[in-house]
Amino acid sequence: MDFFRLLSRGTKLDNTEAFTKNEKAVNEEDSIIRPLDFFHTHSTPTQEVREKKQKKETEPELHVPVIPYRKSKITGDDVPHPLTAFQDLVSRFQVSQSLVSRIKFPAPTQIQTEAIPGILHDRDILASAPTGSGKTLAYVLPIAHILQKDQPGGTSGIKALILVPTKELATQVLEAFTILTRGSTTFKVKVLTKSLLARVTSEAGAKAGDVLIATPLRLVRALAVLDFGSLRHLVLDEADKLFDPAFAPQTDDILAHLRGRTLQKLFLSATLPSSIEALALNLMTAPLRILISPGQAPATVAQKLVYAGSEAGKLLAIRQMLKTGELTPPVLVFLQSIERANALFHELVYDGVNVDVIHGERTETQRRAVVERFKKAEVWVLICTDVLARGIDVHGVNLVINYDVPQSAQAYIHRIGRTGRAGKQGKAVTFFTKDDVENVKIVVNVMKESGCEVEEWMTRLGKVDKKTKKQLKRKPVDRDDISTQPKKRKRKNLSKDKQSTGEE
Ligand SMILES: Nc1ncnc2c1ncn2[C@@H]1O[C@H](COP(=O)(O)OP(=O)(O)OP(=O)(O)O)[C@@H](O)[C@H]1O
Repeated sequence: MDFFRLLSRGTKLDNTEAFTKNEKAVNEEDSIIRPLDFFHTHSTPTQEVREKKQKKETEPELHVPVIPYRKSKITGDDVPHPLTAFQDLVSRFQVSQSLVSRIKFPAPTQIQTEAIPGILHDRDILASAPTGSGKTLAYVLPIAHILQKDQPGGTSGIKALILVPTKELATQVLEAFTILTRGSTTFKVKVLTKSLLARVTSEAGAKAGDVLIATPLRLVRALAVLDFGSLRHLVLDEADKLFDPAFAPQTDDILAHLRGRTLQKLFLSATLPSSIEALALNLMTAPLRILISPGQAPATVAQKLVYAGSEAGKLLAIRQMLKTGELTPPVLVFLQSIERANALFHELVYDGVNVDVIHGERTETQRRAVVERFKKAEVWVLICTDVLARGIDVHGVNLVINYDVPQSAQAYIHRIGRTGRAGKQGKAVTFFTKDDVENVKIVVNVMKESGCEVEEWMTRLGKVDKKTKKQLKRKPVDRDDISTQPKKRKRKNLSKDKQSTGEE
């Protein structure tokens, strides 16, 4: 059966209809809302929907995981015993009680039980564990202990270098160190900001800290002037992203610059495709390979696919969610480009939504301010590109909306992993249209792999071949414009946009 006939079966969705006005959309609720009313909470249901709703009320609202995660696999020579409790660190590794007492969690997560002893035994580590499973503390804690132990007799200079793909993640890793070591003056942790880059390149003797956290693009510009003579630990957080075409030239330059030094290498990510795993293992010595549900989305995220028919259908769906209160903040909404993120931002601003937007064309200061406001719940709906897909840990994100289907399984896993973190429950909704025939299969496969109960039509979708996967990753789907605004208002908003995003 034709794929899209299959998808829209039993609905009155009219794909050819272009919804250009809100009024029209609202008047034609019945024809479009039914397939989009995925939480079944629409306020004015038709008789049929009402009956369905009554039936549904006794059933779970979203898909629940029905199969257990794949087993973890820890391989390597002499695998150290896992940690059973944080307190073990004191007796087993002589970690100071003051450091351990700063950990506010009752017990280590699985990645922490395996990785922390490995790092303290000075092993190279390749680790994959689900989003939100505590990978940051798994390396920050042992590095903090080693540096505290080595000080003050230790040499000056950078001892640990942590590479991350985004500025936001760099700030977050700095915060993780600060929480653990607040008040301790034994070592300094710094992010390679624009001003630090300027200082280290222009002032002789300017210090880059004992721990330097950097994005590859900025670090390559400072390689020649930084002193790596004391470097002992190299961490690649979101390792697969750092070998992505966007970062690979700089990451390669950095690795080449550090070649020949004896370093402990720690590569971590929720997704480590086999090509990256092979590349990483090649750089390591007697590594420990810690794979915990590799490449899977966490069971704590209820995943849902929603057929929106067209771009207008997506906009209508999000407006409907706002109207019915289904969009419980904080919410992250991912789009495939800066242009589309800005366009949706203007649509929602016009609707009076407490919304902001973040992407690579906003200034560093704006980006920092937006994330802060989102964390403080001053912004309820944050529209973003994949710049926020990796690593960002915002407490209690309720819902992730993939307004545009992501271009790879990895991107999907990381995006939806912004919710359902640290054991909390979350929801992820992915809108798709007739333009998404191939990439929707990728999402369905992740759903199946993650143990999500999937609908019958999804079980009949095949897999995407390697070549198509590569093409999808390289080039986003061509989509119609988001905006339904009359041209005059659109122009006015565009000029406002330039002011608010700092674009030229
Ligand atoms: N042992 C623990 N128990 C409970 N919560 C923890 C524990 N360790 C860390 N956390 C919390 O879990 C959340 C997610 O941790 P973290 O950001 O390190 O996840 P991650 O595995 O790096 O995720 P991602 O792959 O998305 O980067 C954080 O808020 C962190 O403070």
